[in-house]
Amino acid sequence: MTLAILGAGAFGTALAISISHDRPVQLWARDADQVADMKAARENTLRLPGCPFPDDLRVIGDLGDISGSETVLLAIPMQKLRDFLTRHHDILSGKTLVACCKGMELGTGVGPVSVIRDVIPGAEAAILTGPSFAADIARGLPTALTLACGDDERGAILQHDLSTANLRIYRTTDTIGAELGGALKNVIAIACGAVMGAGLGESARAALMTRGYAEMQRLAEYLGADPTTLAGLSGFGDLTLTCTSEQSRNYRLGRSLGEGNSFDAKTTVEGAATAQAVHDMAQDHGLDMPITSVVAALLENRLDMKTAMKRLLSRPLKEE
Ligand SMILES: NC(=O)c1ccc[n+]([C@@H]2O[C@H](COP(=O)([O-])OP(=O)(O)OC[C@H]3O[C@@H](n4cnc5c(N)ncnc54)[C@H](O)[C@@H]3O)[C@@H](O)[C@H]2O)c1
Ligand SMILES: O=P(O)(O)OC[C@H](O)CO
Repeated sequence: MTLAILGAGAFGTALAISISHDRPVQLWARDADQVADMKAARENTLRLPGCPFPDDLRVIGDLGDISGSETVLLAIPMQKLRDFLTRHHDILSGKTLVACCKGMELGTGVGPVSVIRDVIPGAEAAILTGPSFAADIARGLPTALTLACGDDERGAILQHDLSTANLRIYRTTDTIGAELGGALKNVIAIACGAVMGAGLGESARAALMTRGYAEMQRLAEYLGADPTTLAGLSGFGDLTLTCTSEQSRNYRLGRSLGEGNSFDAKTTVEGAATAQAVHDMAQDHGLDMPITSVVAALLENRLDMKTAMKRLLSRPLKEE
């Protein structure tokens, strides 16, 4: 079975490298120059330099080439997903579509699985998420992820097909819990980066991670997710990785805010739009999401750093 991965950013490329050690993979990029460059160099010099492509990784620039692939991984940013699916509806209909992005959509507040189901009801929707840096996966370092699919039989097939010697995949049918964990941990990571950038120390970060986790659980419970999903790789696991690693773009954006430095606006930082999307949704539903709201306000310059830090770290005393 050939697998197609759409989106040749860091993550799509890393998955393609890892999985193509075991089975043929087509890696699609939208940009013709990037396609030509990857074909010639046999690596993604733009997004993941220094990670050579295995022989069974085929670079493609024509989406028509994926017609024989039953399973398609979507590794493009969350806020671009709806438009992408709408434009390519016909070729993707009837396939199993696995979202590899992390975030909630601005305007609707829903995650990638919901967007897939909404735009392409004729597809089976799943999500692959969890603690993993593209560079680690591409280098063959051990990684564990969560695969969530509402149809458990299909989920078991995906779990088997996508696992490799170094990529261990656990599965669940709780797609909402998996979506929320991956999306919300990025927002908390921005807050943690800001606290560290402002020099407030590791104890403050631990407090924020813990209260951030409580905030994640609160929204997840409200939306009907299983709390054990949030306690797993896609929630607690990814929260831990992203809030503590300089490799994380979300963490680094937060750190820049805390230091008062600028940040490259072209970098993919899913937590920024997600903070706003979740803040809006929480307001609509009357939910208390204090950390998310502070991050959204900070990113929109509605709050200065000093006031933001005060709000994050001086919440009213209450029971844990
Ligand atoms: N990089 C990681 O370590 C990592 C790990 C796990 C999950 N993710 C998730 O994977 C997703 C993608 O992140 P990334 O790191 O690959 O980002 P990236 O910035 O490296 O790449 C994004 C890719 O999406 C493509 N793209 C953007 N808009 C598009 C559109 N409208 N149509 C088609 N392609 C489009 C770009 O050309 C680019 O190749 C994010 O949701 C991220 O949270 C990333
Ligand atoms: O670089 P980030 O912040 O997008 O994090 C990458 C992954 O989501 C970590 O699991």
